[in-house]
Amino acid sequence: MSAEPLLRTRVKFCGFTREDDVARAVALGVDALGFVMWPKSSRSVSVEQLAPLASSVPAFVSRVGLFVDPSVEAVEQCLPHLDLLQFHGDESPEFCAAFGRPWIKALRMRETINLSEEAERYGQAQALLLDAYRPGTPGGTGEAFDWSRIPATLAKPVILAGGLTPENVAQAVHQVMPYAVDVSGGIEASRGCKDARKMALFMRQVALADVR
Ligand SMILES: O=C(O)c1ccccc1NCC(=O)[C@H](O)[C@H](O)COP(=O)(O)O
Repeated sequence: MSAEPLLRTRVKFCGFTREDDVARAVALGVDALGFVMWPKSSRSVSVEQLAPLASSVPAFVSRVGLFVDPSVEAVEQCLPHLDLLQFHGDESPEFCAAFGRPWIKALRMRETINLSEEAERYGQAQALLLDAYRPGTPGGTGEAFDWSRIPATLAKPVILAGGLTPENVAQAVHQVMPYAVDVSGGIEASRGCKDARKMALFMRQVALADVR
């Protein structure tokens, strides 16, 4: 019998705005739920909306707040409702680490990015989320990037994001073998509204890819 550990690909669903969608995702066994705290997003929630959404999440499922170059105060008022912070802007490592909360740095895969340098720079991050680059859009583009650009070894766990869907996630897991996958648009019925069937299919495809 092989001594190889069976690594399960973690799943994060992002961009929740409705309690019913949160409950469905939790029932499907998702590992983390993302809430967009960037007011310019059509998926954003206010702190007042975040509170009941977050309090409906049970133990062992992480509540992740997404920020884009926020003020200190904007992050601090969300802290009671979050387990993890995810930064999508030009935040410095010092800023990201200033809240005493585990954090993820999102990196957009522009042509010139040097992932090894970024992994060193954001050495205190719990993981790096790699996403597609579209000028002027900090995240949630629904676009995939060329996964072959991800180095086989990186100093940080990789969360693969950008244009994942129930149709392509198994291929992504096989090719990249990320620590986790992250999806927003690929499991939606409309912007901010999740589709129960697509969420279930996505979870199933990740589980199937893991056992193959
Ligand atoms: O979703 C947004 O509107 C958003 C705005 C600003 C920063 C991040 C944002 N979303 C991040 C995500 O939903 C995901 O982490 C990731 O970008 C994947 O999105 P998608 O390509 O739609 O699956």
